[in-house]
Parts: sequence; C-alpha cells; structure tokens
Amino acid sequence: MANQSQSSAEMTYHQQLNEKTERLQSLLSDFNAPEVQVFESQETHYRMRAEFRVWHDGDDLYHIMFNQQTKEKYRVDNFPPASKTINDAMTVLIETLKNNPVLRKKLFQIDYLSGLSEELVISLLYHKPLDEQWHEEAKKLRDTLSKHFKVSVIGRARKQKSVIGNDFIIEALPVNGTTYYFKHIENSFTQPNAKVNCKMIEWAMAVCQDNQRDLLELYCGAGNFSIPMAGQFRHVIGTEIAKPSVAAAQYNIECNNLDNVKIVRLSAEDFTSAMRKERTFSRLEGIDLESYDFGTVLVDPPRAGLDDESLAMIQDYDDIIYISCNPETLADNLKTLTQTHDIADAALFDQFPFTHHIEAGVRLTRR
Ligand SMILES: C[S@@+](CC[C@H](N)C(=O)[O-])C[C@H]1O[C@@H](n2cnc3c(N)ncnc32)[C@H](O)[C@@H]1O
Repeated sequence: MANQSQSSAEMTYHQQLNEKTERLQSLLSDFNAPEVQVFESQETHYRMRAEFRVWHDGDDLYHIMFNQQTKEKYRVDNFPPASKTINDAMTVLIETLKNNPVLRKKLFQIDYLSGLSEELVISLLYHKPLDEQWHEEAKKLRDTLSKHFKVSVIGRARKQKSVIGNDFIIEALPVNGTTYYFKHIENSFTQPNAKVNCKMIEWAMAVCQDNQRDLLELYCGAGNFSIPMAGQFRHVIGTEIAKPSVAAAQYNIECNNLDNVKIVRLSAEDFTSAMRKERTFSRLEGIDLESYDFGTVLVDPPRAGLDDESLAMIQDYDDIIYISCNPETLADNLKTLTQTHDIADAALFDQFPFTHHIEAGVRLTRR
C-alpha cells in the first residue's frame, strides 16, 4: 500500500514536470532552441522557507494554511515540502509556545528560514508591541530550541524587529564538490529550493567555459551565481538593487576568500546607463568599467524580465546566460536577444515542484 501511494505521488510529480517541460520547449521552439535539459527536484523536504498563520483554539495552538481554491483554513502539524529542519522545529516550537502565555498572545504568523547547513531563523509575528517580558521569554525560547537546532528567534510587530541571535543563517551549498558559504538574510530573496539551486549553479558553470575574460552579473542577489562562478573568470562584477542582499554579498565574497569579485548596489537600469557613459555613480568610484573585458553576462531578473535598455546593453556581449522565473517574459525578451544571438543551451530547473511555476535557463551565443 505504502509503495502504491508513493508511486502514484511520483507519477503525479513526473506528469506535472513533463507538462512543464513541454510548455517550456514549446515556448522556446519559436527561437530554435535545442532540447530542454531537465533538473528534477526532490519530492519532499525541498523548500528552505515556509510561512504559516497561527490558529488559537482555546488552550490549543497550531500552524494553519489556506486552501488556494476554497480559501478554507487547514491545520498543519508537519509540512513535507519544507526542509527536515523546519519540520522538526515546527513540533518543538508549537509545544513550547502553547504553554507560554506571553509568547503566544497575539501571535498571528510564524516564518521559518532554514538551509542545507541546518541553521534556522524563526520569525514570530505579532499584533502587539514587544515588551521586556516578551524579550525575556523569547530568550528562554531560543535557549530551549538551541538544544536541538542552531537557531535564532526574531520578533516582529508594527515598527518593531527584535532579534535574538542573528537575522540570517549561514548556508553551505555544495557546488561541483566545493562548499560555498552564503549569508541568507531573513526577508531577503534567496532561491527557495536549495538542492535545485545547486544544480542550477552547476549548469551555469558547465555552459560557460573557463576563460580569461570577465563576467558581468545583473540582479545578482547575495552572489548566488557570482561567487561559485568566480573561479572560472578573471574578474566578476555583480549588481543588485536590494541593500541587505548587497551587504550579504560583500560578506559572502570575504567568507569564500575571493579577491576577483565586486558587487555594486545599483539597479540594472542605472548600471546600464553607467556602461553607456550616460551617467556616473559614486557607488562605482574606484571601479574602472573600461578595464573590464566582459565576455559573458548572466541575468536573473524578477518576474517582469529585462527593461528595454538593459536588454539592448546585454546584446553587446558574446555569451548571455539568462535565468528566468517567468517563461512568458523570457520568451518576450528572447524576441530581441535572438536578433543577435542563438540559443545554445536550454534548461528547466524544477525549483517549484507541485506548482505550475517554471524556472528556466538559457545560454545564448553571439552569431
Ligand atoms: C530572481 S532574484 C535573483 C537573485 C540571485 N541571482 C539569486 O540567485 O539569488 C532577482 C533579484 O533582482 C533584484 N532586483 C529587482 N529589481 C532590480 C533592478 N531593477 N535592478 C537590479 N536588481 C533588481 C532583487 O532584489 C533580487 O535580488
């Protein structure tokens, strides 16, 4: 019986993955793309983050989620998509909170951030100000949880953020046999599916040959690609708009002992106008863009894809690696990029199993 239900779950996963692959292949077929390479996810424990609402039911207290179709709430005692660390913490946390009137009062949401490193940040969200008594109890909670996990606790309320420990985890990602360390900050963007993320970085490394030229990365976050890829290039410049991600990227550069990577806090649009010498930026002081010999550009934009100027700018480079979480905007951008470049490689990374969301990668080479 157990086997039967396991194999039908597997079929469902693979059926959906096949459907996604066909959808992506068909979108890319307009651009003469080669066969899409597919990188599967695990079927459980693949998500490094999870957020739950909290339900107060008399003396009882539990995590809840909402059915997306019916909008009805349902109780969640364990959550197989989330990492084992999160699942283990859910049980211990709820038992502790249930019996603590100070910590449970007006608690409405619990967010978990974990990593393959098994570090954990738990954020407790409240509809009340957090006072001294709350702090005392939250410290004791962290002490209790610390017997099981390397954990920090964050309290959030209107205009308040109280950190007991750190507001980040240090993630350890194995990529091509080397472990890279990343600061992942609570409430900042990080790839949700760590193991598929490693496959995605390995794919990007495999499709760009080692070379003595330089890499430009737009939308680089905390250096998820730049840092492991630095060994393949002479110099790397990454740009990113979010301040906490840029600060994390600086930490990650040091932590991984790299001396050929620079991350600059600029929007893709502003960096594009700096490259075109239309504007100068104090944040680029000390960086002589003319001294770089960018042969490859990697972009990983948000769902909206690339703006027209950045799109035109990246066409100046021989190799373009485009990572996308929205195949529709990818296809739209490819209408422009394929006027000058051909698609040499295409891939689907199943970051979001059991959903219709597709994460895609395309490498283009100049004709
Ligand atoms: C899909 S995430 C990718 C981040 C990174 N490549 C990674 O793998 O973790 C997109 C990133 O683009 C950043 N971003 C959004 N709009 C931007 C803009 N106009 N210019 C530069 N970065 C931007 C976001 O803060 C986010 O970190």
